[in-house]
Formats: sequence, C-alpha cells, structure tokens
Amino acid sequence: MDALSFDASPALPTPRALATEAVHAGRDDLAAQGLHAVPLDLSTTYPSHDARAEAARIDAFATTGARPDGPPVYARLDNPTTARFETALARLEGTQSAVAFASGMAALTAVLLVRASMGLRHVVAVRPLYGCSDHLLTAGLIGTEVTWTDPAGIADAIRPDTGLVMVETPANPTLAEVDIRAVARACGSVPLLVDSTFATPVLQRPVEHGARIVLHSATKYLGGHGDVLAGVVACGEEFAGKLRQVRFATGGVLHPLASYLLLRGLSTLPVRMRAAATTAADLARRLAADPRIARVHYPEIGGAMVSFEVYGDPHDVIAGVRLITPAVSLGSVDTLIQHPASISHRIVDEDDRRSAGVSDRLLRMSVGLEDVEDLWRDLTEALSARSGRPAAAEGGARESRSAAR
Ligand code: MET
Repeated sequence: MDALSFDASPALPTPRALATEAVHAGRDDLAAQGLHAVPLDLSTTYPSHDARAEAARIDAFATTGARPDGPPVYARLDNPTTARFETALARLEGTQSAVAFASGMAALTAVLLVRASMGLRHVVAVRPLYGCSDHLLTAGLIGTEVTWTDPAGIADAIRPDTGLVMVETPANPTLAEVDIRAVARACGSVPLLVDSTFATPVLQRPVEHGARIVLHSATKYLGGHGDVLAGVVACGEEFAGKLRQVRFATGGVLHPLASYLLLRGLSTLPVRMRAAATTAADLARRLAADPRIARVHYPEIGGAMVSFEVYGDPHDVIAGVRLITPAVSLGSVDTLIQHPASISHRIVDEDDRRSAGVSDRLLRMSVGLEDVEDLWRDLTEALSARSGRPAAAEGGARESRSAAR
C-alpha cells in the first residue's frame, strides 16, 4: 500500500445528539439485557470446547484485524467492556471505529507502527505537540523520521514515503489552533491525524473537517476524574483493523476497569466540558486584564484550558496555589496548573520548545468545576506570592536570562 491508498472517509452520520450519545452509545443493549450499569468483564481468557471455531476466529483476526465474531479469545485480542468504550467514542467522533490503548502514547505509537509497517516511515508534523509526542517523533524511537513545518509548509514537506501528517489543535500547551480543513486539503491523500485531546468531540469533530485519524489521551477529558490512564484512536474500520493487530502484537491494551471508568466519564463529558469552559473563558478574561500577566492564550474554539505568561517567576505561582492542584495532566474535575518548560515539555529541546511558542514564562492551567470566584482568589493570591525559592534552583537562572532578552 502506498501513500495514495488509504481508508475511504470514515465519517458517518450521527442521528442522535452528542449529549445523548455520551450517555447511551456503546450501552444501547443494556436495558434489553436487564442491566443498568455496564458489565465489567475482567477475564483474561475465554473457555471454549471448540478449538476449531476458535482457530477460525484467530485466523480471521490475523487477516483483517476486525473484532472477532462470537466469544472473545484472549484479553489482548479483544475485551467486551473496552469494545463498549470504543463504540461510544467512535459514535462521538463520527467515525466507523475506535481502538483503545493503555495510554495516549501507546495509541500514537500504534498509529506510527501501522504506517511504518507499510513502508511509510516519514511523518510531517506541526509544532507544538504534547512534549512526549514531539519526543517520540524527533528521537525516531520507533524508526520513523519527522519533518517539522508550519501548516503552510505541509504540502511541500510531503514525500513519497510520508505516511502521516500530525497536528494537535488546540495545541498543548500554547492552545494554538490550526485550520483542520485547510491542513487536510494540503495533505492530499496522506492521512491527517489530529490530536483532539484538548477539544474533545464536544468542541470539535476533526473527521467532519477532513481528518482521517483522531487521537485522544483519554486520560484527560474523556475519563475526566484523574483516575484513568488511556488512549484512543478514532478512524475508519480498515485502519482500525491494522491498529488492533499492532495492539495485539505489542500488547498496549487498555484494562477493562479503565474502560468502565471511561464509559462513566463519557456520560458527563458534555456537561463537564461546558461548565469548565464557561469558567475558563471567564478566568482568561480576568487574566488578560491583570497587570501581572504578559500574555493570555485562550483558543477561539473555547474549552477548559487557559495558558498564560507571567512577568514574574512562574515557579512562584506553582508554589503559591492552594486550591488549584499544582500537577501535570489536565481534564479533571479539579483545576490543575503546571509549568510546561519544567514538566510536560521538559523533554523537548529548549530551542525547539521556545521557537514553538512555549516560553519559559508560560503556565498551563486546566480549569475544573470549582466556583470561579474561589479559583480567581487562589490564582490572584498565587500571582502575588513569592516562594522564597533559591535563585540557583535548577533551571531558574537560565530562565531569568532568557526572559531578560
Ligand atoms: C508526563 S507529562 C504530561 C502529561 C500530559 N500529557 C500533559 O500534557 O499534561
């Protein structure tokens, strides 16, 4: 297969509203089964007295990667609870299929391996991406090669062995947005992968704008409560089959308990997202008017992430919050704040990080469901705080120099 042949558009019509799908997709059979909560199947293996039939199911999976018909075989191949989450996420994204993984990074790795296994090892990508996505591509850890470009340079960067174009929008951590439709056009027949973790299907459904593959760190808004590590790829069924084969071969499966928790999280995704986004937009406005803030980043599309650059020492803000949780990650019910240069984008080369707009003074805040006045009080007190941190603390001197330039 070459770069010119790829799944037909995976977009499907969605007959029910998103809020309804969030509660019912992947769970439509429950009432008929006399169940209310999702059944959690923790089996690692499945007994069968018919080894011939089981062999046929294994052969079918090896050929197409389609979910096996009939009883499951082994948990690394398929799990009924995880399949419910996958069905739900595919419905929410408007794709034929979705394939879940143990983390967002396992999900991205599987996408890259599928394309590389077709001889399409080259990736064109736009910065910024989440720091570990950037690292996976830059370091070529799994044998891929990356060309970094801005959106306008995508068409020129594509080569005969380009297997994927990757963007993240809104981007982690600057919240920069790309025009998915324009980028998809520039990709031609090369599939466009959009990391839509920050938007969720509540704010953006990339396949409706021409993307072929949608990536989520499901750890974030989809789970929504800071207690599940997961990744998921929404795409057409042909590509999903290849992803399932890679997942089976490499073992980055999602635990069924995580899938159970993700289904619970999906039910409230639209209300969580809308409530947190209202608060985030309000905080973005207040920050923009605050003289201690040099710059606020808040995406056109909205959402619950706000990033801002401080005139002072960002470490003082991290040390000064009391209500807000000073922690990496995002998308939880509580508000989290972190310093990308120290944590989420630590692994990216400093010059690359800075030229992608991730300055040393940037803080990234994931707004949760607390009252806006309580959050603002905590934030504004932290902005005035001085931690008393020794000036020689790791990274501090370098950052002060860079900010003085
Ligand atoms: C381990 S660092 C980052 C975790 C997560 N992807 C984030 O951006 O916060």
